[in-house]
Amino acid sequence: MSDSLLKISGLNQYYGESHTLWDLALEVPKGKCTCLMGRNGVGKTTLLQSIMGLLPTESGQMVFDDARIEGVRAEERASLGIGYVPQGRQIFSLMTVQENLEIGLLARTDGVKQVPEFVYDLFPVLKDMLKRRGGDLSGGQQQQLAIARALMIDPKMLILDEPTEGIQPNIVRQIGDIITQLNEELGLTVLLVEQKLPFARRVADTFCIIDRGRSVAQGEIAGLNDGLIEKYLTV
Ligand SMILES: Nc1ncnc2c1ncn2[C@@H]1O[C@H](COP(=O)(O)OP(=O)(O)OP(=O)(O)O)[C@@H](O)[C@H]1O
Repeated sequence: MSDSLLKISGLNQYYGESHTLWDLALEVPKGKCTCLMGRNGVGKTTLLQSIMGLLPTESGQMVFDDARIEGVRAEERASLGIGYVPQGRQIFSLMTVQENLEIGLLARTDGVKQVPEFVYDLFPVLKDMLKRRGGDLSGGQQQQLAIARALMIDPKMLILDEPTEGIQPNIVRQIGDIITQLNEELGLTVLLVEQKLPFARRVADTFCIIDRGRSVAQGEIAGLNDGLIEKYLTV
């Protein structure tokens, strides 16, 4: 693979004495959607949090947009153009939709204080609910709000941790369409953790499988064959 927006190599991470990520390697091709897969507890969220600088790492290289980022503080990584939608969404339930969006704007370095109009084009439902509290939204609407908030910094890459978790099947399709639209129409590079195979196949161009803290297989999504699924993904 060439022309990566994010390239990670030799990444090691510990929780105390517990060695969780082992010499991990990952390439996220520019303009593509990459799906990170693996069974529960293999280290997918740990990897995403390490990319965002939310966890200290022991060793390894992380290159984003041709610059090393492993020494960059978490607050600054967002400003470099990495938008993050954490697992469980983590929107502020007592704040209004508008306030949730405005908090996302704080990470911008160009002084823009208005929610960009394209966000409302993508998520018309949010425009209708600006004064509602985040906690009053449905799960699918909260996921849209979490994605919209991550877009406030106009990122180059969007990272999503299990965006379909706990969301009704008909809304899952809608979330998939939004991710595809961001990727294909707005040119955003996407890295997502996803356990649902049909969803991964629908939205992703490339995959990376993690097993016990190591990256064990990577390539075009069409190459995600039954052997790999059986060995690394079937529970
Ligand atoms: N804060 C923490 N302190 C200690 N160990 C942790 C911590 N967070 C996660 N772990 C452990 O690190 C390993 C990797 O966890 P992680 O959440 O990254 O896996 P995952 O692949 O994202 O799993 P899931 O699909 O369940 O979200 C697990 O064994 C987990 O128990």
